[in-house]
Amino acid sequence: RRPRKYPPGPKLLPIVGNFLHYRERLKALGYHHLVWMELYKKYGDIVGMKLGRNYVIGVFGANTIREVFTREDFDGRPDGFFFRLRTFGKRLGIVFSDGQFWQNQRKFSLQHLRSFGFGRKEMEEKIQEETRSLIEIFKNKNSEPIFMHNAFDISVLNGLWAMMAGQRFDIDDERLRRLLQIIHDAFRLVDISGGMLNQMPFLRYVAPNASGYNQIKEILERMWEFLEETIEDHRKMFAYSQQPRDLIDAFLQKIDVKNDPTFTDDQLMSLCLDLFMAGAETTSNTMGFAMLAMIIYPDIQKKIQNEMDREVGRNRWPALCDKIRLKYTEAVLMELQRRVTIAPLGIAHRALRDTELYGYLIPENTIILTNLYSVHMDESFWKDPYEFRPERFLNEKGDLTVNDKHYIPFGGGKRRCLGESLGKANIFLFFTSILHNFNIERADDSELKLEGYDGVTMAPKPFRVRLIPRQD
Ligand code: HEM
Repeated sequence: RRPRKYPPGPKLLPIVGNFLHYRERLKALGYHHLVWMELYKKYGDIVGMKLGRNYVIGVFGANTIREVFTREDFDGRPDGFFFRLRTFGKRLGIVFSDGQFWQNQRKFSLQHLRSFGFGRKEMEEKIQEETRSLIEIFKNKNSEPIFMHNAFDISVLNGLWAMMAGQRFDIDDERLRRLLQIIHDAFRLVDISGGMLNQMPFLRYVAPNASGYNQIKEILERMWEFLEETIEDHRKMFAYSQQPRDLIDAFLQKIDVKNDPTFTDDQLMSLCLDLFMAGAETTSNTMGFAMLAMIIYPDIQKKIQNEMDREVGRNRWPALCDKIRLKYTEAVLMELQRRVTIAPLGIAHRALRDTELYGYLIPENTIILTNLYSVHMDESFWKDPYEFRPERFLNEKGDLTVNDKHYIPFGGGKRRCLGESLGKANIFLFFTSILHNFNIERADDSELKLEGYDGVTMAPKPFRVRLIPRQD
């Protein structure tokens, strides 16, 4: 039975709740966010479901989602078997922790990432070095077709890893490439509500393969092994009297001082894992889609290059300070992030206590899925949301206009994306550097659509392009 005043939704069955209905619709529609969109059309802005033993509500539309983002009652993150799997059975990390622990870890991470360059000129310089080496590699391909859906994986990670681990990976590093590929796979394997494993943890015994348990475990083991080596190297190299060189050093120093028992070896691993996963996948996938958009819309590509030639010129590469003048280019990147909505269901929140949302009762521990896609595709606001039309972000004078309530690719409120400035800088610098150096042409005849694989984040399907050097 539904709890009294619980939001409306499909009929509940014993034990499984709405699980069977959900699976059946997922099979038919192919994407988690579309299953929720179907429920939104039927039941309204707040939809109440029960998946296995978890109460899960879907929240839709700009106003309702803003309400969730701005209320402390909804600042929690779900707990449970699936969410603890990556953190040694404990509640650790930064993405899926909450309360005072999360606040301290978020503050610590931001403070130290900033001191190692995050959001500052050093970060831009690091990214620029990465754009240069990637473009060098692209040039050496002599306009041969190149796979683009994952071409940015390592370069994008390098910006983050410089601040976290003071390390940079070779763009051809085979081991890391494989690791990033399994992370892509992991993001496709799970869904943000915790999926079957959180709803029915016993499945790991009865169906270890079908429930995804074995695959997730294997991916995690490879990640742990990789991070353990990195942390171990830091432990050996870093004498505590020295100045920390990166976030891992700063954390090791904090463990050593022993004035805060929440700074543990397990938490260091979990924090690295969370930042690595959140930082690599989202940005790299956005770049993949950006390249795809450029071959689907060659006229838009040309317009961006014209703007760059006019505002930056051909004698130097674009930099972040050019952003304010590259208005059309910015509008294209915003339109891309709107149209694709890389994280269509955001990251699940949790009700910290029994509370109300627009008159409905939301029981403590309910998982809340903020359907960012519903905001970005709201017809009453955008009019033609399926069209790729960058001009919607420009006013008559050609200046950028952003409506913060209707454009929320990084979420909002206290749980807003921690890596936004890094993600944006990476996307802007890689995108503009590529278009500064190359014309992007399609290499295959297959039909191209701005649609990706389903998962926690949307991921572009494999596609190839030719990068033809532009004449000076
Ligand atoms: C295009 C790039 C990116 C997009 C679209 C994106 C999007 C998001 C979204 C939608 C959320 C959830 C907000 C919520 O809970 O309501 C989030 C959270 C988060 N993101 Fe990003 N993100 C991006 C890049 C990054 C990068 C580069 C990092 C690396 C530092 C990062 C780290 C995080 C973390 C740690 C959280 C969890 C914050 C918390 O729970 O307090 N993200 N991101």
